Amino acid sequence: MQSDKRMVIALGGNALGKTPEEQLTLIGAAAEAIVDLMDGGYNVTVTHGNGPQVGMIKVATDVSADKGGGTPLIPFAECGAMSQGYIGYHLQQAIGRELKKRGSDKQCVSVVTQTVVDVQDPAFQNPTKPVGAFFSEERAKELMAETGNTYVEDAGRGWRWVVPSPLPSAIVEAATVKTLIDAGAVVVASGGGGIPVIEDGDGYKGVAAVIDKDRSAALLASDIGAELLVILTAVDRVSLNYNAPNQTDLESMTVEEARKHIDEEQFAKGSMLPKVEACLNFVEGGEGRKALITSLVRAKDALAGRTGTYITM
Ligand SMILES: Nc1ncnc2c1ncn2[C@@H]1O[C@H](COP(=O)(O)OP(=O)(O)O)[C@@H](O)[C@H]1O
Ligand SMILES: NC(=O)OP(=O)(O)O
Repeated sequence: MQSDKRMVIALGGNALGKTPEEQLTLIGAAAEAIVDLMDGGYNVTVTHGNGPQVGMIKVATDVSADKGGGTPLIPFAECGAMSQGYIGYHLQQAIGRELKKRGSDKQCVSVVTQTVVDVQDPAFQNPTKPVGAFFSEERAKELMAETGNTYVEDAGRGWRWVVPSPLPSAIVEAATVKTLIDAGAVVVASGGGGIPVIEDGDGYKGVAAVIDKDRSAALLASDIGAELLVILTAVDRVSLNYNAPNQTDLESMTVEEARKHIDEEQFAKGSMLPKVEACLNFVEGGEGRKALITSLVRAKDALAGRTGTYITM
């Protein structure tokens, strides 16, 4: 399985579930798909979302602090760090087990990763990233009044708290991640898009935000010299006229075609658009790069060209 070809896989929310038990089970299946992709001759680096998890951790610690449970108020960035540890721990167990099952002596390791954002990013004034659980409109409005947080309706699935989602500009631990990959490890990095930090003197300071994991995955893929960025989500292919009677699923699109589809508003803002934009950033950033958007369950088939949407120059 040792290889110089590199792939970054970004795992979507359906690979993680909502509770620790569900997460452990679903990550078991995700680990199989991830290690299957290594059979394609790739050295794999994994990143993942954290919206439900970081919201869960923040709300749980806030409630405990409010109710005198002895918990101090935990800042949002620290909750992001906890979510990386929690999800990384499950991925290490599941991928480690899968590697062993297939006779590989590779190790899976998670790196607590910080991602630099710009303190002037307008996203800080306009929260858009849904985190935590789904609520009814009535309960969301009560929570808005109680907490001062913003809640919005999330794609017909219920109401959710939204936090700022600034653009990632650099991954602080990128060189260390690369060293670990060079040493043969399967690295989990930049989880939840990375803990958002701003430059502060000669170091960094955490800020309350959640970075889009697909955008950070594109940056990570560039930093480690990957040829392929794979975004695993709930659909096998990107579509035109999604969910309409004339839906067309795309086998591939060039950067130019993707831009045309973006101008025609074919990709929903909070879901497919950032994925396609992340792919464009990656593919345009270097020669010979490709990106693939597909589902976790069809990942192996997509790598073999039987499904998925490939984005190329
Ligand atoms: N044009 C489109 N083609 C395919 N899926 C789309 C499109 N526009 C919106 N979507 C939706 O985007 C979802 C993926 O975004 P999201 O749920 O945010 O991803 P994840 O949580 O897996 O990172 C798909 O499952 C689909 O419901
Ligand atoms: N950080 C992030 O993009 O998380 P989700 O994929 O869970 O929204």
